[in-house]
Amino acid sequence: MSHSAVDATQAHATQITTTTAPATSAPASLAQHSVSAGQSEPADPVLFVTSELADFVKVGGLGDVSAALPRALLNHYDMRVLMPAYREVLESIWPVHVIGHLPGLADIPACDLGRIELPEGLTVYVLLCPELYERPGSPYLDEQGREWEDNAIRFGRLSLAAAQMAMESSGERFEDQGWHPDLLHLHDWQTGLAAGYLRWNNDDTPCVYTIHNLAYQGLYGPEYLSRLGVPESAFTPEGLEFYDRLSFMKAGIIYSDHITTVSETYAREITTPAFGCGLEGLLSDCAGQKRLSGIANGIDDSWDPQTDAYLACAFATNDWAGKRANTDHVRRMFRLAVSHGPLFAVVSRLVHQKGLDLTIAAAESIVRAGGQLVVIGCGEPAIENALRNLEARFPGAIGVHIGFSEREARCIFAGSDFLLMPSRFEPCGLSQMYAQRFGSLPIAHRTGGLADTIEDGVTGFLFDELSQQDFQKAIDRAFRIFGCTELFYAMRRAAMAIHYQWRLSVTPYRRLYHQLMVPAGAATHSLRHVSV
Ligand SMILES: Nc1ncnc2c1ncn2[C@@H]1O[C@H](COP(=O)(O)OP(=O)(O)O[C@H]2O[C@H](CO)[C@@H](O)[C@H](O)[C@H]2O)[C@@H](O)[C@H]1O
Repeated sequence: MSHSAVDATQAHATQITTTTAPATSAPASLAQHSVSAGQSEPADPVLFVTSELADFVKVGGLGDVSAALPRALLNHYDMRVLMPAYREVLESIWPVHVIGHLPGLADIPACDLGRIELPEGLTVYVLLCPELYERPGSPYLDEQGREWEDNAIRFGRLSLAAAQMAMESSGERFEDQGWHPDLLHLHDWQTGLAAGYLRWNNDDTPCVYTIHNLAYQGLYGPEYLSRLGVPESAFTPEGLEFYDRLSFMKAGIIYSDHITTVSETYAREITTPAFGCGLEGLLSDCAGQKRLSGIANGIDDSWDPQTDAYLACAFATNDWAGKRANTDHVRRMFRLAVSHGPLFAVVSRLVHQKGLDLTIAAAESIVRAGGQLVVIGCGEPAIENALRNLEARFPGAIGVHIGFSEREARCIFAGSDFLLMPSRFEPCGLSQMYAQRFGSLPIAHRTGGLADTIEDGVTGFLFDELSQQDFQKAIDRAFRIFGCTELFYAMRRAAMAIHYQWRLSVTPYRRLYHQLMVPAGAATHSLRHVSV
């Protein structure tokens, strides 16, 4: 490893050590594959590539999924995660063992590869590249909320690393104590180029590409072709060109074997112009070839109001006094007046997608009808400011915390009566599932995963048209139900009874992985079309 990486990272709390084993060594036989704890058969090795992991840093739902899904699959696969070593990773309590070095390509710098062992047996590989990842701000934005201007290189580095770990070149391949990935599971645009790097090197390692949000595509000017080491021949409408720009998202879709998204409804929606963000034609073709499917996210077992240590008061179904104690706690957190009216909540990234403009427009009517509103989240400055103004207009009735804390979020899910989610689109949505578990009924636009996880009038409220009028009607229904205590409690019970556990998602992912990991020679790359 380079000394500069050691010097730069030694300043942090995390202990960084080197091992003698090089990351790249001679090919090993399948028999050398690692064995997951408790299993007698070698478990197939899978590399889960992500730009967020809630154990260290999360910007939104991708971080939650990256922390939960590989762990849920650990019983069946030797799942390992690859992500950048952001400052939060190096400042965490987990030691990093440097296991090797990955070469650069064009403007993508070389970097070291570290390994971290997390609880529950999850191994995480981290890219030690201080010049790209060790900075203040978020994984995607600087402290002023602007995109890092070198994001293409930063996530080109992540994508290239995934491909380098999977591919074999000149008889050499990456191995970590016998572990080498047989399949890459890529997530969102930040990892899309990985599939391209493999195919441009004639490597057919199977790739699953999961779209968590089609609206963020990773589009860069044509000059990035050479900067990222992408062959000119790939810059066509059939390749990763998207209206004269290079698209990371399109690379993931074109070069992966199978595309999943995080709900069945969103999988259908993205084949239409209204939701396809210009890629609907390509995605329709994928659907026609059975290369596109929807596998819903789950939520992990920590979402249990009886055991969650963050809550002011643990509670179970029918223990409405316990739930009420959480409501009072949230009112105190936000300096709201004592009230017997309903408490509405927003726990969200504050971005256009989430329909905060509708919520802001509905706020006054909520207050006039005797309700209160609490909001936690951060995002677009204009939305943040509009919410601050709202709080100033309705002191004691509306409370806003700009920022995010897991503890506060959980307290709000537990304390609120209703969660507002008028999302313009919602690939899956986790917040509505968290809310339901904690007895808060979501009021949501019938779209994407919201349509799949909320039963209107039973476990929440859905409205069809994304209009102020329809949203208001749903809020009015919620007020009416709140006034009919027995009905309201019945809905709460129904919402708390559903549990979208990750194990429900494990079966379709296993089927997909299994079908893609056919033995070499049994199928060609282009024939690996599966249905899940
Ligand atoms: N400002 C903030 N900072 C940090 N965390 C915050 C935050 N605001 C909210 N969160 C947390 O992030 C998660 C939000 O997840 P969602 O799935 O609801 O939306 P998101 O749009 O981020 O995810 C995208 O990916 C997920 C995962 O596939 C899909 O469910 C979803 O539809 C898609 O838009 C929750 O755990 C929430 O508490």
